[in-house]
Amino acid sequence: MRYVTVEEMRALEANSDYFGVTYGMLMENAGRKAAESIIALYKKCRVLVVCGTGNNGGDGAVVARLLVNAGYNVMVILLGRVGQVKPGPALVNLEIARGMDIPVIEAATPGQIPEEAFAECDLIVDAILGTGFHGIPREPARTAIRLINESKAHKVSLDLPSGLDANTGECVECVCPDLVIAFHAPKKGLERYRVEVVDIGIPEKALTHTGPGDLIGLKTRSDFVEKGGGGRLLVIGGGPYTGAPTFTALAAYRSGAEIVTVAAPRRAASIIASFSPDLIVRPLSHEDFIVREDIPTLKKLIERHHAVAVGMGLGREPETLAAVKEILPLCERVVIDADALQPDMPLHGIITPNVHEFERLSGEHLGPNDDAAEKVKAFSAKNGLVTLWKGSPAVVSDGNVAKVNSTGNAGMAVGGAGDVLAGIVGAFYCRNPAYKSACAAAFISGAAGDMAFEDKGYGMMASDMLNMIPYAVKKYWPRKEK
Ligand SMILES: NC(=O)C1=CN([C@@H]2O[C@H](COP(=O)(O)OP(=O)(O)OC[C@H]3O[C@@H](n4cnc5c(N)ncnc54)[C@H](O)[C@@H]3O)[C@@H](O)[C@H]2O)[C@H](O)CC1
Ligand SMILES: [K+]
Repeated sequence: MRYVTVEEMRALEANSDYFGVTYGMLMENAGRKAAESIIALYKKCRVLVVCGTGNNGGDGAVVARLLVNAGYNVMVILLGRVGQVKPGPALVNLEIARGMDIPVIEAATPGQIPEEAFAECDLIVDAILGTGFHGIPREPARTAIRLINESKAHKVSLDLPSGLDANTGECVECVCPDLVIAFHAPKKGLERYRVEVVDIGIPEKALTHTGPGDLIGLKTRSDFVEKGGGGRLLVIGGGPYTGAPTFTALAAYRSGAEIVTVAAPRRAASIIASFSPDLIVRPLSHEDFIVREDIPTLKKLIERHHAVAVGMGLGREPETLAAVKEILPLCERVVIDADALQPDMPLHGIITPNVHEFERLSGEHLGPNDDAAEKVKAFSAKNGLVTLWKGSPAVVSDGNVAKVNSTGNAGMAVGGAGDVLAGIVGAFYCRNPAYKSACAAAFISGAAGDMAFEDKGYGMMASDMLNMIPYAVKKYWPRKEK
């Protein structure tokens, strides 16, 4: 049984909401599908719906309303006060149920739970805890779970049996249902139950496109305050060009990296250092481009950083490319961009090719009628890496799945935008998995580009994108669940 993780579910729901099928619609769909299953299985009878104070409880309130509409005799026990219910769809649906004169008994403590209700019903709907549960059931949920299990009534659990931890699939004390009605996909640990999976209307686009859900679970600097601090990114670039590595480095800072070091040839290094006091710049040995003598220095720098972004503004001196070829295998987490994207390079980690660079690497010209997602997925699978293909729209793939980026605009076809993107990828990759970093970076980069375009139209520059990154992060990073 292919289960969906809690984080995947939250991402799908957030992207669904972003694409217009809102949390409230998902809850209505979930409740409706569950009620339809119950009506198909159980003739009209006395139903007790036990609701928690989260969205699982919200689902229960929808089921209660729809069963009353179908002529069932329904009573609701809310394990808490209405004032404790999660604001949003759950609270709305509980208020609707109360407004329809459905008896809703508030039980904030075990003693307030009407035990007789569990003996005087034919069917119990378990809507106490869903994917928001973790650990050991606290009171009054714990007593309610026991009363449900001791009851002779049939039991149907919504999404998962309350008390089952969907992160681990384990349960210490959980409801033993006759049926679990799982929403969208099974959760971990449901193998041992009778499960009916119902579709709750999550749009295909929530799976195939990036959205705010791709930011859920992304680790940031605040997650590492006491663990050696946030991400440390090394940018290896510069030579003929100095703007490119600067954009990458500043974008990484704007995306939450803690330390960003730029290793560049001497002349470029002094110019880059003059752009911003924020940058830690490490001049290398040669005046104009990176050479093999730099490898020992680069090796030491690589060891001192979580991730490396290499290629921006590098130039294509044969000796430079030979040096890059030698250092790439030394990088555990690497974002390979621009001039470093050569067919004979030991590519791995994340690559960020534009359309021409992808053609150079894959021999594939992706035209408007090509299925870019499939081509990029095939290339990523063949080479065992994550590709962030900078087409319009961009496509991200790890070889198994692919996502089309949902943000960005034509104004971003401006010098430096790709370097900004590489910096965002590098900052996220310091502390997150490659595919997640690339999807999140594509989304944030395009969102920052959209804000810059909104502000300056085709007069936007890559530096305008830089300034918008923190605003894009603030706008879309769902710090708290809905
Ligand atoms: N998100 C959506 O749009 C939809 C979600 N669906 C349903 O919602 C749940 C997930 O909802 P969530 O609010 O995240 O959490 P829960 O309702 O599962 O539980 C949160 C609730 O439980 C309390 N809690 C957490 N741990 C414990 C514990 N150890 N003991 C006691 N109580 C605990 C916590 O305080 C909260 O009050 C998902 O499963 C679906 O059923 C919709 O189906 C679709 C839309
Ligand atoms: K449940």
